[in-house]
Order: sequence, then structure tokens, then C-alpha cells
Amino acid sequence: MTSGAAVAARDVEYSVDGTRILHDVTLSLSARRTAIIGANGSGKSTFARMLNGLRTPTAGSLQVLGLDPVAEAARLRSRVGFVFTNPEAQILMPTPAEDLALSLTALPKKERPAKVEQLLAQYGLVGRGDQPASALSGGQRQLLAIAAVLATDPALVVADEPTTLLDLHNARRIGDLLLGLEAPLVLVTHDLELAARCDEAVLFVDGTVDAIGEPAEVIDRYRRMPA
Ligand SMILES: Nc1ncnc2c1ncn2[C@@H]1O[C@H](COP(=O)(O)OP(=O)(O)OP(=O)(O)O)[C@@H](O)[C@H]1O
Repeated sequence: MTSGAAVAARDVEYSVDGTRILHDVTLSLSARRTAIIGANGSGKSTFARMLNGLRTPTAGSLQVLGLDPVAEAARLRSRVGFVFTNPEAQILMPTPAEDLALSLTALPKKERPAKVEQLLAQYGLVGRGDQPASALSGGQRQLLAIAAVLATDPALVVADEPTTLLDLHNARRIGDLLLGLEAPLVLVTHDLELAARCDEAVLFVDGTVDAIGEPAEVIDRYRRMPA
């Protein structure tokens, strides 16, 4: 399959121990910002995890940034930035400065401290660089995690419910930040206001794509579905 789309899936399936979690997923994502919506357990996270190779299809074909997630897994992971719901999953170092530096290995060593300071300022973490990351608030930890992901300059950003744990202010801030990215964004979210601000939306129902298109229309369809 060749395609100019960031994500191209045809008849993708994902099964675990004989249970089909995703089936017949066929779509092409080329909008700058795509929202993935749907009920709990509909398969959104499983699909999102396929986009950086954390899950691999058990049938069908998938290309992400033109790469095969199985044969070119390492290349794919280096190009896709994945933001988890829980920032604890991705803060690896004791302090924010060390954590950010870990994302800057492409820079010459002597340039890293200045870049770390610039990132701390950009993400509202001035003065926090050398404090324990554990002393940051939940929102600050999510900002740090996003800063670390974006510092690698990913060609595609996939975010799985990145604002769920955040208060109104930080949810807004992080939503704005992600929607303002230049890199294409695939955003799994239950926040339908955020989804409405994307350029395209995909509705998952029972492990497959039920609708794809204008966010307002897809959200309306989702709202009208019986519980
Ligand atoms: N490794 C696994 N083994 C067994 N079942 C799994 C596995 N991963 C996911 N599932 C099941 O697949 C279904 C889809 O899960 P997934 O996390 O993709 O849903 P989701 O749409 O992201 O849900 P939510 O909105 O609750 O986060 C769920 O029923 C889940 O329990």
C-alpha cells in the first residue's frame, strides 16, 4: 500500500487470544489534526498504539508515515511521538532537566543545557528543572512529558487522552498546545469540545470505524447513538 496519508489502514485487525479487539479498520488520515472518539472499550487506544508500533496488526495492512510498523519498527518509533494519559509512564529521569536532556541526544552535548532552559520556559516550568519531577503537579508533569516528546521533533504526534487527568486550566493549555502543533496530530479523546476543534474525526464503535469526516457531523452521530 502506498499513500501520502500519515496513516493508511486497510482491513486491519487486532486479536488477542482469539478475541477480536479491532476488525475491518480501513481508513486514511491526512488531516493535520484528527480526533479519535468513541465509547469506552471501542478500540481507540488499541488503534492509537498501532501508530507507533506498541501494538501490531494481526491481519490487514497498515502504513504510518509511509512505514511498515513491523518491518520498520525502530524507524517508526523514532518518528512518532506518543503522549500517554498518564505522564508517569513517560517521565524517566529524576528531574525535569535530566528528562528533557534525554530527548535532546541529537543535539551536541554543550548545546543541551541552553535548550533545556528554553524548553522549561516554553512549557511554564521555569525554576523547576532541578527539582524532583515527583514534586511537579499532575498538569506540570503532563507538560513536561509533552515537552520531552515534542523536543524530539516527531513527524507525527499521537496523544491518548492527554487531558483526562488535568484540571480545567491545564486541560485547556495542553489541548491548545497539541492543536497548535505543526506536525500532524492523532488525538484520542473523550473531550468532544476538543474533538470538535480538530480537522477530522473518526468514530470507533465495537472495534471498528463507524464514521469518519467533519468533526461536527461525526460527533453528532456519536451523541445520537443509543447507550
Ligand atoms: N491486551 C489485551 N488483552 C485483552 N483485551 C484487551 C487487550 N487490550 C485491549 N483489550 C480490550 O479491547 C477493548 C478495546 O480496548 P481499548 O483500550 O482500545 O478501548 P478504548 O476505546 O481506548 O477505551 P477507553 O475509552 O475506555 O480508554 C476493550 O474491551 C479492552 O478490554
